[in-house]
Amino acid sequence: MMMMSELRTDPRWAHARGSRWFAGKDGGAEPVSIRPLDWFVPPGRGGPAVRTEILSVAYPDGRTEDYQLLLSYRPDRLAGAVLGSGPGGDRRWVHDATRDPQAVLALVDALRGDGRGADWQGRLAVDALPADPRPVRPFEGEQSNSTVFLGASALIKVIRRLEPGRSIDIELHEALARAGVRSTDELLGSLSATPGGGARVDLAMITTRIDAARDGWALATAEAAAGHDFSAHAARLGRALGLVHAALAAQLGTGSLDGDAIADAMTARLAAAADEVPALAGHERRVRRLFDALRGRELASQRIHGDFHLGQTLLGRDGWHIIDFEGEPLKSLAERRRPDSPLRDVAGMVRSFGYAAATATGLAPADREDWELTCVNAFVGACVDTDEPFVGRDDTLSAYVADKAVYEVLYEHRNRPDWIHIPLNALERLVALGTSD
Ligand SMILES: Nc1ncnc2c1ncn2[C@@H]1O[C@H](COP(=O)(O)OP(=O)(O)O)[C@@H](O)[C@H]1O
Ligand SMILES: O=P(O)(O)O[C@H]1O[C@H](CO)[C@@H](O[C@H]2O[C@H](CO)[C@@H](O)[C@H](O)[C@H]2O)[C@H](O)[C@H]1O
Repeated sequence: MMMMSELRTDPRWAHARGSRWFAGKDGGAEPVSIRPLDWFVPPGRGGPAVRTEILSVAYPDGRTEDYQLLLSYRPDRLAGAVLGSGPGGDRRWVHDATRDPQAVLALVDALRGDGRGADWQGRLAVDALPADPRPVRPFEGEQSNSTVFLGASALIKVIRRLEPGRSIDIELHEALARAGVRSTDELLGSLSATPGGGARVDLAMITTRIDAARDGWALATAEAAAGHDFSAHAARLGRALGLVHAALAAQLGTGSLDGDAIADAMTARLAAAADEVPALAGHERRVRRLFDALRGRELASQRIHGDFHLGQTLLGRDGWHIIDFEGEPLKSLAERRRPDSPLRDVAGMVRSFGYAAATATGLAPADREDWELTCVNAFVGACVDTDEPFVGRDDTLSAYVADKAVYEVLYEHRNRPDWIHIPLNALERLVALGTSD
């Protein structure tokens, strides 16, 4: 067992704390341990040896988190992937395996035909992927996990923050497949482990890659910057979300939520966020009033996407696809698995149109607002079930939009402080509008 002082100078810790997927960058996280799983690809096979090592970190307030380090060990140094020399006198170099194509290919091969090791299990039909799914290329954009493309037809998503229990992304992909929903990506395989003989934890999923996809965020921001109307796309996104909601309700059931409990939860999240982000404190009282509009109401609930924004949508040859069903990365697995109002997803995309409009700095402020409003109206009109009149009154949606903006303030504070003005401005506008019906 390595001492904390040794871990602090370990290249694997330096790699983790500098990565976008590491949530604890400013929270005073300290490394506690790094525990290896059994090899996926053992040493001595002529290529890189590959395994997962689980980094546990602790925060000053006593919270702990586990992260997956997918590592490859090689005698040579692979530029762009090498982290440093191997731990404990290991003569090989340790690498980030997601940037080591040979390691990724060896891992995928180890999973084929339901591979397993002493403490891990893979599920991937032998012929689910081409024999040589190249080129292997990591996704270079902003991400909470690590996606690596396997040629033109598939990808592997390595889950970074590990929590016991099934991955929500995998669970919801399975439910959507059962319902025959085509507007997502298809689950081809998965990898899970039982570290130390304990609870099962999901490590990775392999899905189809959406053909010729354009990222919804890239497309919308380009269209916004050019001042082009995006409302037809917004309406199609609304219909795609409506289909996903209907399928999740049919497969996983529906229920109802007490508006007082939801208002209490939103108020508690606001208070916690205001403690961490001083800029929020001035808004606290008036935002709380938006949440109070939910009191005394009963809201329909079901399993939802949980973090629906433009970056979770891809425009393929056959229309819009919705990806990444794991919910908001700042929430615990238990919170993310809890049924919620579908309005949370509607609010997520409403905020995303706000973000896209905010980036169109070449447009006059009034044109930005028009662009946003046109998208929001088209989207909201299309995603609510037309057979059943829209039960969520405007102020119910406003409460969810405000709750999402509060989440975003915290998210930006921790990850992209230069963008914190975007959700703060949105909150200001929401409180100025009040709880109009
Ligand atoms: N099935 C897919 N087909 C094509 N590209 C995809 C697919 N899934 C994800 N991507 C690309 O990878 C990016 C990150 O994937 P995502 O699942 O959102 O990761 P995270 O959970 O880390 O946020 C997406 O924004 C998209 O550009
Ligand atoms: O995609 P993730 O699951 O990692 O989601 C997190 O990161 C998102 C940013 O990458 C963040 O989304 C916020 O910024 C987007 C623009 O980059 C914007 O479209 C979204 O509306 C806004 O919420 C998301 O909140 C966070 O959970």
